[in-house]
Amino acid sequence: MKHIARKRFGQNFLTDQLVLHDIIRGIDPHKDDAMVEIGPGLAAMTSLLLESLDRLHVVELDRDLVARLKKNFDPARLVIHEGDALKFDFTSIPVPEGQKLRVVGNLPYNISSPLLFHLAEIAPRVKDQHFMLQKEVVERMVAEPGGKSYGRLSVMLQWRYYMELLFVVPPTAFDPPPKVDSAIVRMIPLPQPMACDAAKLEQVVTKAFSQRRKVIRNCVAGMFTENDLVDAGVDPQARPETVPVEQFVALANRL
Ligand SMILES: C[S@@+](CC[C@H](N)C(=O)[O-])C[C@H]1O[C@@H](n2cnc3c(N)ncnc32)[C@H](O)[C@@H]1O
Repeated sequence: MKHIARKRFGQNFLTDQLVLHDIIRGIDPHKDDAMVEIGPGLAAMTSLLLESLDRLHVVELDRDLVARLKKNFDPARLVIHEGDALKFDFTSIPVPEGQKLRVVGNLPYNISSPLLFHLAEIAPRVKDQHFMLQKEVVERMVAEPGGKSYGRLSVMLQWRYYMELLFVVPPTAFDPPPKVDSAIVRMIPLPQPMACDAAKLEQVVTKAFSQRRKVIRNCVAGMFTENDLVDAGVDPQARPETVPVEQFVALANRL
C-alpha cells in the first residue's frame, strides 16, 4: 500500500536514484562501520547503505513506516529504534572498541536545528555526520565571518565541527517535492575543539546576533565591558557577523 507522506513528520522521500548514489558515495560506507540513520522513511538510503554495511541502526518516529521496515528487513542487519530522534540516546548504539559512530540522514527539516544541537552533545564519540538539510540552513552552518549567512548556527557548530557543503539537491529529487533547495553537508567533529562551555557560548552568541546592525559593543552591553572585548581580542566597533568563532569562544570563557 502506498504510504501517504505526513507533513508534520517532515516527510519528503528521496526518489532520484542519481542523487541517492551521489549521497552514498559521499558517505562512503564500509562493512564494519557503526552507523545510525535518522528518519529512514521508505528506506531509499537505507537499502543502499545496507549493500555495504553488515548492520545499520535507524531511528524512525512514524509508526507506520516502522512497521514497513520491520516487514521488509532482516532484524539482524537493520536494528530499528522507534521514537523521536530528539530524545534518542545515541550513546546507546554499540560501537566497537577503537571506532566512533557515523550518523547519516535526510533529516526532517522541522527539527533540524535542535537535532544538530542534540548530536553536538556527543560530538567526541562521533566520527562523522552526513545530512540532507535545507540549502539555506547548510549555508548558515558553513558560512564564514563577513557574510550575511554567518550567525548563531555557524558559530555554535563551527566551534565543534569541520563542515562542508557537498552538493545541492533540487526539489525534483523528492516525492513530494519540498518548496526549497536542499543540500548535503558533511560534519566532522574537530579532534581538539577549543575548551568552552556550550551554554555560555550560546548565551553570548544569542545576544551578539540579536541586533545584527549594531556594533558588538552595543549588542553585548551589560554582559561585557569594552575592556572585556579588547582583552578577548574583539574589536568593540566590529559588527557581530564579522567576529570569528575563536573570539566568541574567548568571550564565552570570560562569562
Ligand atoms: C525527509 S524524510 C526522509 C525519508 C528517507 N530517509 C528518504 O530519504 O527518503 C524524514 C524522515 O524522518 C522521519 N522523522 C520525522 N521526525 C522524526 C523524529 N523526530 N525522529 C525520528 N524520525 C523522524 C519521518 O517520518 C521521515 O521518515
